Amino acid sequence: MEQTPSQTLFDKIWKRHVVQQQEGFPAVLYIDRHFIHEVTSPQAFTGLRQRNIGVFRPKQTIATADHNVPTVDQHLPIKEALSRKQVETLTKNCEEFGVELYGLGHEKQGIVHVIGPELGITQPGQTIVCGDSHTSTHGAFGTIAFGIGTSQVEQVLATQTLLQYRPKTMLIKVDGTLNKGVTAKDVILYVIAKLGTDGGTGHFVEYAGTAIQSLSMEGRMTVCNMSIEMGARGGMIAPDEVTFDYMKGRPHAPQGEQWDKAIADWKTLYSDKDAVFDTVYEFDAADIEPMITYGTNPGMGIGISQHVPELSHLKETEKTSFKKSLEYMNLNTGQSLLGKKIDYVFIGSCTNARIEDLRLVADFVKGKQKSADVEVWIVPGSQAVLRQAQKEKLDMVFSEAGFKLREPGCSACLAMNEDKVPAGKYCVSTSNRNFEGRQGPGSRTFLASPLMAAAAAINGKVVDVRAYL
Ligand SMILES: CC(C)[C@H](C(=O)O)[C@@H](O)C(=O)O
Ligand code: SF4
Repeated sequence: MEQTPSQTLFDKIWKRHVVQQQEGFPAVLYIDRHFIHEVTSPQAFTGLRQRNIGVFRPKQTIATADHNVPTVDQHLPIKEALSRKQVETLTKNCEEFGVELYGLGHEKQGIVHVIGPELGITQPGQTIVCGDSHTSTHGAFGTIAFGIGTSQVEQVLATQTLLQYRPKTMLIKVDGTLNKGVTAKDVILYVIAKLGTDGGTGHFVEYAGTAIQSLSMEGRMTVCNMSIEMGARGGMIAPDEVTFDYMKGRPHAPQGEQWDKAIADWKTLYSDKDAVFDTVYEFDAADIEPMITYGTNPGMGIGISQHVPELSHLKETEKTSFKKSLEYMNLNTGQSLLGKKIDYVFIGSCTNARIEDLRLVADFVKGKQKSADVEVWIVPGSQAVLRQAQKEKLDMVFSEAGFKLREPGCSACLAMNEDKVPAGKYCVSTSNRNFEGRQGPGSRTFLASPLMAAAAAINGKVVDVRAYL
C-alpha cells in the first residue's frame, strides 16, 4: 500500500474541508464555524436580502455584539447613535435570518474571539471564519481560522463555503523555558519584532516548540491572535492534553461517547515529523525579555532593557515612516522607555482579556495602589470572564488598587465606543495594535503584556516588571 506522505497540521485540516478543487482555481472550502459581529455583517445581510436568499446553515453562524458596545451601564440603551444603530441592525438581522445572537445583556456576550473558545464552540480540526482579522485567535485549538471581508461573510452565510487559495505554510518554533516575567504576549511581540509586520505575508503559521507547548490555552490564544500583525493569514498550534483539558465540559464541547470519539480524532491533528513547511524560523525562549512597543505598528517592539533603534540601523526606505512614527509618539531614537510617564493603562481586548490575564494582574496589584496620575481600565473579554472575576473577588482587588473593572467589549482596543484615550496621552495597552489614533484620535499606545501594564499602572511610568516580581 502506498504511504501517505508527511503532512503539516494545516494540510490535514485543509484537505478535510476541500469540497471541490480545480487546478489553477481557488478551492471551495467548507466552513464549520462562522462568527459575526456588528461591524462587518450588515452589508452581508443586505446582500442576501437583495438576492432573496437565506442563510444556508444558520446553526453554524454565531453572532455577538462587541465592537460598539459601551463598557459601563450596559443595561441602558446605547447612548451613541452610530453604535446603537450597529447593534440594533445586528439584532434585527439575526432575528430575520435565524442566527443565534449573544447580544448586549446576554450572559454569553463578549468579544467574538473570547466567547468562541470559552463556550467550546471553537474545536480542534475545524475551519473557522469571521469578518475580523483576529479570527486567527481560534487557531490556538488547532483550527484553520482566519479573517474574511464582508463580501466573503455574505458568501459563507449563503453557502457555508468559501473560495480560497491554499496559503504557504510557515513553522515558528520557540524552544526553551520562558524567563521570569515573560508571558505569551512577550513571545509574540518578540517574534513580530524579529520578522516585521510583513514577515508572515502569504503564509499560514504553525507555532511549535517547548516554549509554545508550555503555554496555557489563554497564552496560546494570545500568540495566535497576533499572527495577523506580521501579515500572516492565520496561526495555529497542534492540540494536546492542555487543549483537551480546556475543552472538557465546555457548554458546546462534545459530551459522553462523542467526547471520546472527538479526542481520538483530535489526537491525529499534528504536523508529521518530516512535514515540509515553505518557511521555518526558530527562536530561543531564553532570549526573550518583557517587551514593549515604541512605534505605530506592532513590529516596532523592543525588550524593555533595550533602546529605541537609531536611524543608522534602518534601511533607507524605512527611515521616513520610522521618523514619522517617532514624531507621532513624541519619542527619540536611542531612547530608553524606562521611566517614561504614562496617562492610561488599558487591560483588555481579544489578545489579553481572559480570566487568566485578569488573575495575573490581580495577583500582581494585590495590596498595591495605582499611581494617582494614571487612569486604569480593565475590560473583561466576556460576561463569563466578568462573572468569574467577581466570583474570585478580583473585582475587590482591582477597586482597592484604584483600577476600574468595566463591562465586556472591545472598548479602547479600537475606541469604536466611548472608551477613548485623549490626544497626546500615553497608554500602556494589552491589546494588539498601536496604529495612529487606534485608541482615540491622537492617542499614543505602548503595547505590552498584562504584567507590564499592571506594573506601569502602579508606578505611573514604564518600568521593567521583573524588578517587582
Ligand atoms: C472592526 C474589525 C473589522 C477589525 C478587524 O478586522 O480586526 C477590528 O476588530 C480590529 O481589531 O481592528
Ligand atoms: S478586541 Fe480589538 S482586536 Fe479584538 S476584535 Fe475587538 S477591536 Fe478587534
